[in-house]
Amino acid sequence: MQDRRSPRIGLILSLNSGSSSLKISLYRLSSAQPPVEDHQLNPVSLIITSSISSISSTPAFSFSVVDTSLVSSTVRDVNNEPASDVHDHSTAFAHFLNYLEKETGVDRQRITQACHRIVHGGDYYKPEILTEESYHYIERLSDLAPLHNGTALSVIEACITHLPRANSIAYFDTTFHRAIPAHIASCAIDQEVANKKGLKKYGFHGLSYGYILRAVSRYLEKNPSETNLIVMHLGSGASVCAIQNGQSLDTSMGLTPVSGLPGATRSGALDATLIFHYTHRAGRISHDKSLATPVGVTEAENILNTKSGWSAMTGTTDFGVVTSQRSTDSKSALAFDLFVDRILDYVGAYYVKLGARVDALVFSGGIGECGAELREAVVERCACIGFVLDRAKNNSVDGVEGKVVEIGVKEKGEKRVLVCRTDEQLEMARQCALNPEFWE
Ligand SMILES: Nc1ncnc2c1ncn2[C@@H]1O[C@H](COP(=O)(O)OP(=O)(O)O)[C@@H](O)[C@H]1O
Ligand SMILES: CC(=O)OP(=O)(O)O
Ligand SMILES: [Mg+2]
Repeated sequence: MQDRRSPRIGLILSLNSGSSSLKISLYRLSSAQPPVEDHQLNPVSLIITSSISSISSTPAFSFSVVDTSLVSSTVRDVNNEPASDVHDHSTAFAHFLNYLEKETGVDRQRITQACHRIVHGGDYYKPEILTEESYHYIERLSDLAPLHNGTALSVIEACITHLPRANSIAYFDTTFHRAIPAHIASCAIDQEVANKKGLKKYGFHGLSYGYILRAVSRYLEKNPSETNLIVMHLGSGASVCAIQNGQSLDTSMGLTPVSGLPGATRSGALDATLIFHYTHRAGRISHDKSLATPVGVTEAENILNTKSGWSAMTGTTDFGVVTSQRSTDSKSALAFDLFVDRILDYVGAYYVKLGARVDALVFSGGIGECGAELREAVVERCACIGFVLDRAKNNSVDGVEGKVVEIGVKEKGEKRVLVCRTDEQLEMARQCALNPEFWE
């Protein structure tokens, strides 16, 4: 069992285990007073930010000191340096911790809260301090988030071992989507089976959507509870969310993150029976039982989660590469056009579901933040519903440090088009700072 409370002097480490990356940020509380909920104010202040990207292909390490009042300003910033000792998320965490202690001298004992992004929270909707019970519950949900929950648990284990003074607290992607109405979250199957087994739309990227909602509503000078958005979180895993009056109305991922849009290695939504026809032999099941080779659930999930998406279509998991080689490579051109098509499926549907009352169309995630060509291809097709791209603004977004950037034309009452650099680590740290349960 871990200590439930820590003094208000400790540091907060936020760890975001994505499918292709581990993003880590270290914060201190902005004031020693218990902070109050105020969407204009930030209760935490960033000290260090770091990431290990492309963990399963060519791991690259970045590290940057933001607040030099706690850390020497002579610490070298690292930008996408190869990290050959990184093989998975727990070795990525070890790489970070090594660098932190060796180069900055920050004492790990000062970290009293370790906030972890957990993609599938099942029936957990509030942040949970990791105990034997919550650990095993999250572990059982690994089948429903095969690329995420297990890796996040490996980072939690490393934190429990290497940060003995810190509470490990789980924050769930699914929490934000709890508001989705039953008729949208339910599946058209036997409701007894659905209820017994929890078969419904959970939705993911919720920490990101929570952060974006606050950042964008502040930018638009609106109250979050009166803000309506269509947000695209496009990273190694990609999803779209319709936000109505500050709450999730619908999102494209479902029971698991494999549904909805395709991703780096994921198929996205398919005809549910496609997998039975994926191999030649499996397709014969109904005709000739002697030739039948059933595709097991585990194998099917493996194909849809790890052997599909950009990787299967083009040979690279990096959508930046898909984008740049599409003029010379027909496979990449197909993948790019297919992604635009699937995004439009959701943008169009959500525009109607929101009754055309949309304050902004928002791009986010690695592809949404860096992929000017993808943004252009999507927004051009949305001109018919009032979103008009300013090409010059769109092309100058890359490298802009601001959190929310305008890329639409807005002179004649056109609807807003924005890019928002998401920050799931900050979302967790903010929630942690505001929760008196975790502090003395
Ligand atoms: N310039 C770019 N154009 C398009 N996509 C890019 C570009 N730079 C990075 N990306 C994409 O962003 C992805 C990472 O997104 P991110 O949201 O950080 O991932 P994760 O899902 O692991 O959190 C990379 O796999 C890459 O495909
Ligand atoms: C839910 C999900 O796919 O997350 P990520 O994009 O971080 O892998
Ligand atoms: Mg991510």
